[in-house]
This record gives sequence, structure tokens and C-alpha cells, in this order.
Amino acid sequence: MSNAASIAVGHDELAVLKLLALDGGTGGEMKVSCADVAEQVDASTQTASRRLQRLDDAGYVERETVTDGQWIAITDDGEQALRAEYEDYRRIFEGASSVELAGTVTGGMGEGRHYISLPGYMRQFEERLDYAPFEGTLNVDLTDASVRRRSALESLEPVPIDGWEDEERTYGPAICYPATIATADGQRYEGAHLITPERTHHDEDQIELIAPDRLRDELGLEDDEQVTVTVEERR
Ligand SMILES: Cc1cc2nc3c(=O)[nH]c(=O)nc-3n(C[C@H](O)[C@H](O)[C@H](O)COP(=O)(O)O)c2cc1C
Ligand SMILES: Nc1ccn([C@@H]2O[C@H](COP(=O)(O)OP(=O)(O)O)[C@@H](O)[C@H]2O)c(=O)n1
Ligand SMILES: [Mg+2]
Repeated sequence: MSNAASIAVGHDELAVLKLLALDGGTGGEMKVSCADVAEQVDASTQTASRRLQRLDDAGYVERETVTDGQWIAITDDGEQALRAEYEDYRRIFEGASSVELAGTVTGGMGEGRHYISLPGYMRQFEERLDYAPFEGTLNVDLTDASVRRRSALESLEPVPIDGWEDEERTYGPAICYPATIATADGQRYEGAHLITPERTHHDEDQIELIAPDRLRDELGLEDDEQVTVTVEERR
């Protein structure tokens, strides 16, 4: 994972990103000049140019320079960064508590199925989540922006799943958050959960989802398809 954005992008750069979005930058390419941006943020042309360069370095915008300015498009990572700001404001003004994570569907190691089906976990899922999950976890590779965003989950209250043991070994605890999954073509699946096992072979850049149904069937998902996961607090 690249840490470029967390180092180079501060509030000043985000303010420029917001301006670009207000001018239509999430809808595709737009023509801007450093002088225009400078005027709008009340800074020098050099400062505006530097902020645009930092947004570019962080992967928040894509740029093509032409003689009389530049064409700029906000990337998915850039949009995600703006959404993170938006969610903070929602939390401030509406008390809303959700975290949006974006990524692509991926195959895992084929172990999710085994763990989800174990009676020591299944019993708790039925009692605490009110359903018996499809036996497996849908794995999602997070974008860099969402890997950074992931720490915001700590402010949400999860459903705890306790560790347990049988005659042979111990099994670790896990936490679950209610989650809604949306596809790029606008389909939605409500009533899933993001599950974070304490012992896992995956890094921070992957999440696992459980649901009463096989999500690949319900949403027609293939590997590498983009999804957005809205994670909430336990109700
Ligand atoms: C409910 C649950 C409990 C788990 N408990 C353990 C555990 O006790 N020890 C362990 O090594 N892995 C545990 N895992 C994690 C798996 O080993 C693995 O990291 C991951 O779930 C594999 O998913 P995948 O097949 O989708 O890649 C658990 C996974 C889940 C879903
Ligand atoms: N609710 C769920 C859980 C798993 N799955 C899929 O079911 C299969 C079995 O899950 P798994 O966790 O054992 O396998 P991998 O994620 O390791 O590939 C995988 O293809 C998952 O993507 C799903 O579509 N919906
Ligand atoms: Mg899985």
C-alpha cells in the first residue's frame, strides 16, 4: 500500500479537491488552469499548482497538461477521500454512523467456508445476527483510500463473536458489523455483515463479508468487480 496520500494530502489539498468536484470533476474530465484554482482558494498560482501536484501524486486526480491549462478527472480514490470527509460531517451534524469502503471482489484461500460452518461460530451467528450465514466469506480487496479509511470502523459498535474451543484446539473471536453491499450498476444487498476474525491470514487490505445468501449469486458478482460496502453500527 502506498502512504503517499496520507503524507502529501492535507486539508489544503482536500479543499482544492472539493472545489474540483463542485465544478463537476467527479463526472469525468474538466478543463482548469492553475490561475483559476488559485483565485478560488485565494492562493498564489504556484501554491495552487503544488496542491494539484500533490493530489496527482496521491492518485486522487488524473491530469493531462495542454497549452492553455490542464484536463483533470477525479479518480475513485479521490472520490473516496471526499466521501470520507462527507461521512465525518454526517457524523457531526446527523449523528450518522456509517463507514463506506470500496474495493473489488476477489477469491481467497478457501478457508472462510470451513470457519463459518463450524458449530461454535454458527450457533453465535444464529443468536446474535439472526441468521445462519451462507458457508463462506466474500472477500473484497480494498482500494488504498479504503485501507486508510478502515480505521474509522473503530468508532462503530460491533456485534462480538466469542472465541471457543473443542477437544483439539482453540478458535479465535471475531467482530461483525451490519453492512450493505452496492455494485457499480446500482444493485444493493442489505443485511450482510463485515466480519473481522481476530486471527486471520489476510492483511488490512482485504475484508470479508458474510450474509444469509451467496452474494456472488444475489448480485451476479465476478472477481475484480467493484463494490461499495457501507458499514454500520450494530442495531
Ligand atoms: C468466523 C471466523 C473465525 C476464524 N477463526 C480463525 C482462527 O481461530 N484461527 C485462524 O487461523 N484463522 C481463523 N479464521 C480466519 C481464516 O483462517 C482466514 O484468515 C480467512 O477467514 C480465510 O478466508 P478466505 O478463505 O476467504 O481467504 C477465521 C475466520 C472466520 C470467518
Ligand atoms: N455470503 C457469501 C460468502 C461467500 N461467497 C463466495 O463463496 C465462496 C466460498 O467462500 P470462501 O470464503 O470459502 O472462499 P474464498 O473467499 O477463500 O474464495 C467464495 O467464492 C466466496 O466469494 C459468497 O458469494 N457469498
Ligand atoms: Mg472468503
